[in-house]
Amino acid sequence: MANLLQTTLCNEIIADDAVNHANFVHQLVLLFSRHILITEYMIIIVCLIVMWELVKSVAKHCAHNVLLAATADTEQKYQVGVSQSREQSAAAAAPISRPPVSLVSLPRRVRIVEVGPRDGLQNEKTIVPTPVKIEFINRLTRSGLKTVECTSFVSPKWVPQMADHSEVLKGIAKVPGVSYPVLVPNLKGLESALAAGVEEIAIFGAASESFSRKNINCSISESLARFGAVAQAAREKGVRVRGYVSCVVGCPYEGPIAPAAVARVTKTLLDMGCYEVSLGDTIGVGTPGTFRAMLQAVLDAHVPVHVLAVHCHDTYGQALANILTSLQMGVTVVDSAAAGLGGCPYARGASGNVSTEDLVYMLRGMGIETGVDLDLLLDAADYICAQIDRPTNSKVGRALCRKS
Ligand SMILES: CC(C)(COP(=O)([O-])OP(=O)([O-])OC[C@H]1O[C@@H](n2cnc3c(N)ncnc32)[C@H](O)[C@@H]1OP(=O)([O-])[O-])[C@@H](O)C(=O)NCCC(=O)NCCSC(=O)C[C@@](C)(O)CC(=O)[O-]
Repeated sequence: MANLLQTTLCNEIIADDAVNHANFVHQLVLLFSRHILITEYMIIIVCLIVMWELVKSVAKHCAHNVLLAATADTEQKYQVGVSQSREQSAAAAAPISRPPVSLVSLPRRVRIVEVGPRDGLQNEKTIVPTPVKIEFINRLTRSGLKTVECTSFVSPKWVPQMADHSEVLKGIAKVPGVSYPVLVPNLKGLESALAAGVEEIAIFGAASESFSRKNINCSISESLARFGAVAQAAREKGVRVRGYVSCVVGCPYEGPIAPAAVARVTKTLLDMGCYEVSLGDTIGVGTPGTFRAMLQAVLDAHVPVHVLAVHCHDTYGQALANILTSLQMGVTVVDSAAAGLGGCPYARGASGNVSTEDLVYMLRGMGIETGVDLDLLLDAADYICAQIDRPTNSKVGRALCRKS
């Protein structure tokens, strides 16, 4: 009996051992296979990380090459006449070795709206002869610019320099595919512009109440009602309408302007049928910080970026920086004036617009197309500077030691 009990116990122990052994082996196999799975996953993750890093470095390399080629091309072509030494120029203009990722997302092409004949000349005290204005516009057109704002149909009592608007508009050699917008403040101006054969007008509101009153002698809401009527009448005649908002970051009378006010006026101008609205830093006080905040407010108000342009006066030397900020935010249309001429008669102290030459130089250097021939543009700028006896405000014009 005792033997039987011992044998049974032994058998159970052996059976238990076998089960334990089988369990142990099973656990071992499970652990091993899980380990293999984890290893495989890790290998896959490491491979993905390596591939992602490779793609990023190839993209950066390509963008860097484009930048290098464009910069080298621009610098090589325009280095003649630069007063500093080659080493100094190269050091100053040397492209950064690793362009920030945001450069990759810049537009391939920018449309420049040349405002020199209007914004550039409206502030000139001495009346510029009409044939000179016409020749200036024709030269600008020859440089490849596709939009040349050429005059204003405003009251000659308010802006005497633009009194010859009809003669200018009729006298220019219009090139197919080029737009020649004019400023129109009211129905009287539209009537005269239509009689002179206008195909595109620009209405001009402001985000500052005080500036609106000084510039066009009415409040913002009165001006918008007036512009609504002008826009409707123009569109009925098949005339395209562009809009301006002045004082988008600062006003000469009120100081800083709320971005929300800019967004409101912009939306109203678009609602009345403007195909594009140009945001004007009339007195050139904006910085990339304030400009970005203003643009963001406009975009947040559901204004699509493709209907926006920027118009930067260069009073504080911030225009190119503000333009670059705008490009990084998706803007692809920029206003500028040959030789950086101009200012607004109703914004005392404001200097000229960013110069078209400086803008074209910067965009070329970044590999962004404009369709503008810089040599021909410099010729047009030289021409007008010589005619009005003023030195150019363009840094590029000065660096290249042109006659102006
Ligand atoms: C809007 C007005 C006319 C209101 O000026 P008002 O005095 O209030 O107008 P009114 O209707 O009482 O008329 C007064 C006189 O002007 C005449 N008149 C009236 N309208 C016209 C006209 N279109 N063409 C010709 N004559 C006109 C009208 O016939 C009348 O003549 P009168 O009976 O005394 O002999 C006036 O304030 C004006 O012309 N302002 C324009 C100012 C201007 O051109 N500023 C510069 C452009 S804006 C700018 O540069 C900013 C921008 C766009 O570049 C963007 C940025 O940088 O921010």
